[in-house]
Amino acid sequence: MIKVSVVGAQGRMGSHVVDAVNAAPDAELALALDAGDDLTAITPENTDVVVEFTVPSVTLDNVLALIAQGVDVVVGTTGWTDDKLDQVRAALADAPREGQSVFIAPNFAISAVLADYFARLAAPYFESAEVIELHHPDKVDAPSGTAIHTAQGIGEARAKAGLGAVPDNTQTDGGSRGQVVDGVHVHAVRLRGLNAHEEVLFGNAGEQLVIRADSFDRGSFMPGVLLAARKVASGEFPGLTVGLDHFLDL
Ligand SMILES: NC(=O)C1=CN([C@@H]2O[C@H](COP(=O)(O)OP(=O)(O)OC[C@H]3O[C@@H](n4cnc5c(N)ncnc54)[C@H](O)[C@@H]3O)[C@@H](O)[C@H]2O)C=CC1
Ligand SMILES: O=C(O)C1=N[C@H](C(=O)O)C[C@H](O)C1
Repeated sequence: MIKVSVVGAQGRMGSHVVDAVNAAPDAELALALDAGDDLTAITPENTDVVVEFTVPSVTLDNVLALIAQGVDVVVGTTGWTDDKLDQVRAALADAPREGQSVFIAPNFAISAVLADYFARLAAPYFESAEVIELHHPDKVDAPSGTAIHTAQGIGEARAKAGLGAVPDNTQTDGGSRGQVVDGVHVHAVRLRGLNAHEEVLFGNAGEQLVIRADSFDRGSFMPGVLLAARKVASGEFPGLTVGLDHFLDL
């Protein structure tokens, strides 16, 4: 049995993770902690893997504390930058236990992971590319971590293919053209009734490709969370791994 502790356990995602762990045949819930609880209660004796779904402003500190306590961590919280990822790598290099793992996923839903993957494949073949993400209005960050990751992948694939800047003759912009991530415009919609959705638009003269992923329910993230917990607990992924695609045979 994999002993799983959940940090952010009272949140929208954390509470689903608690239910998913309780329902999994090969996992058992160790501790369920939220804001104000003492993270040092989590130890290698009571926990194999911590699943962390909190808020972007606290996740780095939580992950660094958990690494220092000798446990592996699966992180779904957004807000990760290259600098923060480097801090995690440095902490893992000094970790108390040999082969410790941290796994961070911008998105655990298979539809979103594949959309991100397909966007990277399509990117070299189109002159224009834009990302639109659409979410529930309780989300605190914009654009979504997934949209940033998708835009970064498109930007990298375009650069590798020798493509220049996307065509755009906008002369005035009050913000309507979105946030530019690695040369790709990213737009965020917040609408009651939505959960988590992403659309990637690619254009050439006379043609368009649209890649869209819709997560209608938070249950859609749970198979990915459990897969990540199992992979991390296997001990086969020491160090920092970013993205569920690393655990899929793509
Ligand atoms: N990777 C993925 O597939 C997904 C990622 N997310 C991300 O997960 C994060 C959480 O999303 P939601 O659950 O919707 O947010 P939420 O606001 O419902 O839950 C966050 C929880 O963290 C708790 N918290 C805040 N500070 C804490 C601390 N210092 N220690 C422990 N707990 C603390 C809050 O009290 C709350 O219960 C967001 O960054 C969101 O973008 C959300 C859905 C899927
Ligand atoms: O806050 C959410 O809900 C989600 N957050 C993640 C993100 O920012 O990409 C993943 C998913 O889109 C749901």
